[in-house]
Amino acid sequence: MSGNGRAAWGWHPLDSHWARRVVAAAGVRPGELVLDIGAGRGALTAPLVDAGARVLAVELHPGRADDLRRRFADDPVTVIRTDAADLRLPGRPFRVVSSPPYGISTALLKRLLAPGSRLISADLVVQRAFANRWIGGNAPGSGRWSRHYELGLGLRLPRKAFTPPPRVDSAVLTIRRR
Ligand SMILES: C[S@@+](CC[C@H](N)C(=O)[O-])C[C@H]1O[C@@H](n2cnc3c(N)ncnc32)[C@H](O)[C@@H]1O
Repeated sequence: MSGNGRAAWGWHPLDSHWARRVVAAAGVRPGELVLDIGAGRGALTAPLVDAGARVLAVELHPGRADDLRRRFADDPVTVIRTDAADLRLPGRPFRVVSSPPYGISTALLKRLLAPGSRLISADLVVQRAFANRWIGGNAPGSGRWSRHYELGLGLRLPRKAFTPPPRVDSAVLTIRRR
């Protein structure tokens, strides 16, 4: 990751109304461990805290990671400033609710679905075309994980759900352990 420009950092924060809808649909229960990968300034982190989750907020941008630490200093939120690609996934069951930068979506999914993953569920805001590819049976490695996980299409998000709006439509890709 290089540069500080908007494109380089994939900066399309979710509006709070839509962030709350994404979290509500994820069905997070109090006390559960939830990863918010590419947490930005906490659009999803805040409703996750309200739902009673213990949140691991992963953010590469130094200023945003500092903002997260300040904003959630009194909440059960651990901020990790790292590249999502270097993140060691928890060794205990966890959920993911995240609006990651589109550029890392494939790598992230492959890691979450890899053998040995303790993932229970994921709700990922991704490009709609990307979600359709993964649920359409053409997903990379589906032979390996499809026995354990079911992928589906959740909320459709209009472009105006983000500020600034991205150039493509988005949707929530849902992953549920069978
Ligand atoms: C699409 S924004 C979403 C921000 C926030 N989740 C929201 O919904 O408002 C993606 C976030 O991922 C961060 N990011 C970009 N590349 C990353 C990486 N490789 N690892 C972790 N975070 C990254 C960006 O700095 C940005 O804050």
